[in-house]
Amino acid sequence: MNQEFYKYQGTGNDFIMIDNREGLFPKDNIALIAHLCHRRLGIGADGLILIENETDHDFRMVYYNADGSCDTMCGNGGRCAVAFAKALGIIENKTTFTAVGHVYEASIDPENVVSLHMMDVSQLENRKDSVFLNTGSPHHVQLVDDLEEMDVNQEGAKLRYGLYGQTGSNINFVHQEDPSTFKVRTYERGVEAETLSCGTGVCAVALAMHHKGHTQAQDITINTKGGQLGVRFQYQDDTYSQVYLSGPTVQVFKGQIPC
Ligand SMILES: N[C@@H](CCC[C@H](N)C(=O)O)C(=O)O
Repeated sequence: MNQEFYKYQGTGNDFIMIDNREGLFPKDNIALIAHLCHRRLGIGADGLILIENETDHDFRMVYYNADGSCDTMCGNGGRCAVAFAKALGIIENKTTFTAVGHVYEASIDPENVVSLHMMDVSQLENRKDSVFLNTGSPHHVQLVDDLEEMDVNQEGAKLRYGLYGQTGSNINFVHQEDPSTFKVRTYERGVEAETLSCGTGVCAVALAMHHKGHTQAQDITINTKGGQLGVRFQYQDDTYSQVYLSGPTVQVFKGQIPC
């Protein structure tokens, strides 16, 4: 039997997507997942996503980083999962689904732009020159002067291990372009390299920049290497709520894994 897969990308964060509603994918085989995501030995991706059946909601998203680790939300992956669920005929233009035990709600327009309602955030930890927060996955957010020139792989790895130890954090380096626009480069834990975009990362940047007073805007544009994302939110009683991550999704190709 061959395993059918699809490749999706959301602002350059790319994912292998598998319809696992029949439960046949060997989801405990971490070595296989890492192999499939390997850019030379496998299909190549920042992560692998399974779409599974879920009680009371349209589907369950199971997300693995490229190294096979699996315990966090992926914002761009969630947006791509919504586009994949639409392509599979599971949903039309609105959905609720689950991921890592949370319920997410999203909408998709005819051009496959997906707007995903992310979780509320009330804990933002100020650190020296940075903010640490969890938007579904853990993020370090730091403004830098030389975003274009910096070696994100080297500086990101230093902070990911040096400041946050083995558990680690994703690391976002930020440059402010105008009062409501930021440019972001992210070192992703689990990929252990810079990716072209990170959805939970850009949400973390928008909230952290508002928290630090660098912007008063609650509708923020984020430019990543892979494209543009929007993050809008409300802020009341020390809590960020109604956090929406919006941007394009693309089905790149489909194929079969011989097994
Ligand atoms: N690319 C993702 C973030 C994935 C989670 C992260 N690598 C982690 O392990 O925390 C996104 O778009 O949010």
